[in-house]
Amino acid sequence: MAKEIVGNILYTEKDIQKRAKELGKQISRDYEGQELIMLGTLKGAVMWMSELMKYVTCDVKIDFVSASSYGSSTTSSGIVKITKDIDMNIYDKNVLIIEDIVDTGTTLKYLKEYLSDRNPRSVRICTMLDKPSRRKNDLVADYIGFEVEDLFIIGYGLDYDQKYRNLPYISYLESTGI
Ligand SMILES: O=P(O)(O)OC[C@H]1O[C@H](OP(=O)(O)OP(=O)(O)O)[C@H](O)[C@@H]1O
Ligand code: HPA
Ligand SMILES: [Mg+2]
Repeated sequence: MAKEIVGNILYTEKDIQKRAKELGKQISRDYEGQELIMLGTLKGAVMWMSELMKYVTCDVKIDFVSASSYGSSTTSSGIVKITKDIDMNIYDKNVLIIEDIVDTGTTLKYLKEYLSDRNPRSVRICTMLDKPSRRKNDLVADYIGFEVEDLFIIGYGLDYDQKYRNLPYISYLESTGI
């Protein structure tokens, strides 16, 4: 029988809120006087998006896109499926993709190119977590909450097989051994 154990807490809710506030202020300064579309990626980014947007003071609209490549595995299938498209017209708009984690970079590289085809004014990325050790391309996020080691992260929106998204902290999957 497969065993899943929740590891130690890497970042508490307080740590995450503090970082969201810092990045929210930085984003507000960078887009001052401009319109911004904050585009959350479902489902993983829901908690981070809700936390971050409270601290962004410029003229913000929000939308969501759903991109999936992990299914019920801890490794990426390498194939990104857009299962819910963006509703807004992003032509000549500033788009900030709000992501929970950049791991191999496959999802974000695909999404950035997908959105760029619609000629937005700018496309940048704000990710709660960055796992650079697993990167398979040259994707670099513009705003990063925390850098994490090569662990399978769960909590604060991140799932393993759709579970653990509701944990109010960031942890990791200790074991998937048989
Ligand atoms: O950098 P990558 O290796 O592409 O991995 C990152 C992506 O994978 C996860 O999404 P997932 O496909 O699991 O969908 P979910 O957000 O619904 O969990 C995560 O939320 C990121 O969007
Ligand atoms: O470490 C991770 N945890 C959960 N989902 C993920 N999607 C990419 N990397 C991860
Ligand atoms: Mg996932």
